[in-house]
Order: sequence, then C-alpha cells, then structure tokens
Amino acid sequence: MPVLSSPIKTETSPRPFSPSNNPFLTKSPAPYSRPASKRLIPRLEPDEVSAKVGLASLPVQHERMCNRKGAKFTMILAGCSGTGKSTFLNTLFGVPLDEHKEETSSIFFDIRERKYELTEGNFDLQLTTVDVPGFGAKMDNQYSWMPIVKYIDHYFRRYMLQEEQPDRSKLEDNRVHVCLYFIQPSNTSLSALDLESMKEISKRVNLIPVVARSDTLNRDELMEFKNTINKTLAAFDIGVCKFISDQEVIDKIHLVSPYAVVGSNATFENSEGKLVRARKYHWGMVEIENPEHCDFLALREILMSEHMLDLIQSTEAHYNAYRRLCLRDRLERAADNAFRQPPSLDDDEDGLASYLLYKKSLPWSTIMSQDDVDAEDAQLSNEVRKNLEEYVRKTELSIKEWRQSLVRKQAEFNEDLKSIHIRISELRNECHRLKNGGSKESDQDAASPILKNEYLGE
Ligand SMILES: Nc1nc2c(ncn2[C@@H]2O[C@H](COP(=O)(O)OP(=O)(O)OP(=O)(O)O)[C@@H](O)[C@H]2O)c(=O)[nH]1
Repeated sequence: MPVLSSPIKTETSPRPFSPSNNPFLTKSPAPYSRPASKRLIPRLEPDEVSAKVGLASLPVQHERMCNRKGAKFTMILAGCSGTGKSTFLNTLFGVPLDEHKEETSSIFFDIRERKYELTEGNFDLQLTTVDVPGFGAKMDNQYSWMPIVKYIDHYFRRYMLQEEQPDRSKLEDNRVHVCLYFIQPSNTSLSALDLESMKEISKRVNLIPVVARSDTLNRDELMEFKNTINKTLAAFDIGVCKFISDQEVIDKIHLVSPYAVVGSNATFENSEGKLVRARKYHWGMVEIENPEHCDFLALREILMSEHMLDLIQSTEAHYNAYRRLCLRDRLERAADNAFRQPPSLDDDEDGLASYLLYKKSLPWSTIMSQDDVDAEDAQLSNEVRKNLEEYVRKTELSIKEWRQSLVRKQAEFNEDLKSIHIRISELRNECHRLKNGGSKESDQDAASPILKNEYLGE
C-alpha cells in the first residue's frame, strides 16, 4: 500500500490536515462552564477540589489516542464520468493519487475501490475511495445508484454480523462515512438520475452534493443553479449530512452546500506572485483555494481538517438506523414462524413470545382506548364466528348433496344389475331348451327355479 507523505501545503491552506485542529479533539469538555440548572449531583468548583485531578487534560489524552490509532475514512465519489472526480481527489490531497493507487479486488464487479495510506505529522489516515465506473452511462440509468447502495449496505451488514460474534477483537470496520455526489454543471436542474441516486444514498450515508467543474458556469448561473439544487433537494426531502448531531456543524455545511468545486493539479503564479493551483483560461485564472473563486477550501475543511470526525461519528447513527431495520425485519420473520405455534410465556427463553404479545398490544395501546379494543375484539370474533358458521353450512350442504348422489347412483346400479340377471336367466333357459329339444313349457318349468333363485339373489 502506498504511503504518501504530507500533501502539498500552500500558504493559503488555512488549516493543515491534523487532528490537533479538530474541534472535537481540542475543544475542552468544559465541565465547569455549563449553564446552571437544577442539579441532583453537587458540582465541585475547581477551588473546592483539594488537588487537581487532571480532567483538563482529557482532550490531550483523546488527541494522543487518536494519533496512536489513526483513522479510517471511506469516501464514495458518485457522479457521471468526466465530472472531475479523480482530479478533485488529487487536488484534495495535493498529490497525484492515481500514481499511488492500489486497487483492491472488490467483491462488487461494478465498483472501483482504492486504498491509500496518508501520513501527516504523526497522524495516519487509511483512506478508501470508491467510485462507480460507467455511472449514468447506460441506456437505462434508472438503477445506476444500485451498486453504491449495495456497497454501503454490504459493509453495514458485515459490521453488524461481526458485532454479533463472541470475539470482537478483530472487528473490521469498512463502513462508508461520506458520499460526494458530483452534479454536472448546468444552469437547468437536477436530472431524474441525480434525484433518485441522492435520495437513496442520503438514507444511508452522509451526502454532500457537489457542483462539478463549476468554473464552466459564471457567477450568476452558479448561484441560480445552487439555489435550484437546494430547493429541489428540500422538495424531495433529501437530507445533506442529516445524521450529524451537532447543529452548528450542520448549519455550517448547509450554508455553502452544494459545494461548487474546481479541480486542478497544475500550478500557476497568481497576481500576487504566489504559486497556486489553478485552471488558466484566456480570460483569467480560477484559483482552486481562493474562496472567491470556488468552494474547494470549505469542502476540504468539512472533509479533512474540521469535521472528519463528525462525519465518522455520524456514520454510527446511519449504521444504527440500518441495524434497527435489519433486527426488526429479523424479528418479524421469526415472529411469523413462531405464529405457527401459539407463543407460550412459560417457555420464553429468547423473549419472542413477549415480543409477540407486546407487538399485538402495541397498535391498540397507542391509538385506542380499552373500550375501543373490546369493541374491536367483539366485532372481530363475530366476524370469525359468522365465517365459521357459513363454512360449516356450506360443507354440510355439499356432504348432503354428495350423499344423495351416491344413493341415486346405487339405485341405478341395482336396476342395471337386475336387468343383467334377467337377461342371463333368459339365455340359460334358451340353452336348456335347445339342448333338450323339449317343449317350451317343460323347459320353462325346469329353468324356473334358477330364474327365481338368481332373480331373488339367493
Ligand atoms: N473545467 C474543468 N475541467 C475539469 C475540472 N476537473 C476536471 N476537469 C477535466 O475533466 C476531465 C475529466 O476529469 P476526471 O477527473 O478524469 O473525471 P472523472 O469523473 O474522474 O472521470 P471518470 O474517471 O471517467 O469517472 C479531465 O479532462 C479534467 O482535466 C474542473 O474543475 N473544471
């Protein structure tokens, strides 16, 4: 795996990528500065503590821990081909990542997964980037977002299964922390593919919409496009980083979102004589790290120097939502199976019977009074009784008809039998008469006992 030393740092970089800049790490827990409220536990002011216990060094401890462990960060770059995803990544880390890429053999044939190890100061970052070659380039793009969603769910499921094992010491966490969705620059609106994809992705992971190659729009067009995107996202209830718990961070992200980015690895001298990364045109230069020109710096701050840990932590909330759904589904299926045998509370080792009873009582207890429940129960049992009576009546009727048809058939068989016997007797008499050459009368007398006996069935 390639180990990349510090990404290019320019003077305009406001905060280099380091955990020491992260508010999560450096913010004091301020145990003594919370607003006064009714407390059950008495608060000890610093002067009342005879000796310092060292609480103030907790952030330092935390920072040390983070430095030791490093971090794992997984980022999906979604969007159509040619929207500048690879260029953006190289610009973000200040190094041509393409030259160091180590493609891992992903179990998903339609996903490109790359892993990098980045080091800055004494902090290690294991970065995984994921993209979908051919996204939006098929004849039918209705389900282009499927590989992304499958990838996210796969790693949630794997994490959940590992968590359920007795030994969790080797727990491997490859959950996705953020998805940058690259929107084609246009001054119209979002495509159906963009909408559908962002809707599905935002349910599972922190979504950050990005206006790709934003230097192809002028300032007014860009503002209008950003407004349209925000309105459309709100209308379709697509949340941007909606699981981050800190409202300040959410507000900060929403203030700029969607992020208009420009990517380039070429450096040029700007009007102040500084060497900066930029895209140069005959009409001028777009500086990547100039907030006047694009939102690259703001996005880098969110992803790297300021809020990476917020993104990582909020993944837990996304994961919990997934886990809740999975476990509920698993219980529902187990409950369905259990319904085949009536649940017994005496033998309720796994709590399933209690769950069934709880589930049975839940809709009523939350929305209906006991009288309503009784009335509902009475109506339900009435319906069941009526259905049962109807079923019994119909069954009895069909049995009766079936019995009558049997009797009718038996009578027909008897009739047939009777005529066959008569015919046999007649033939026998005829045989006797021919054999003896006698008169018809004597033959008849001799045959009559046979006829009589056979006819009577004796
Ligand atoms: N004008 C402009 N062009 C850009 C920008 N970023 C990238 N490009 C150009 O767009 C083209 C495609 O860039 P890539 O980074 O390869 O795009 P991609 O999304 O990774 O493409 P795939 O690898 O096919 O998915 C290249 O010619 C880049 O030089 C940008 O911000 N503005």
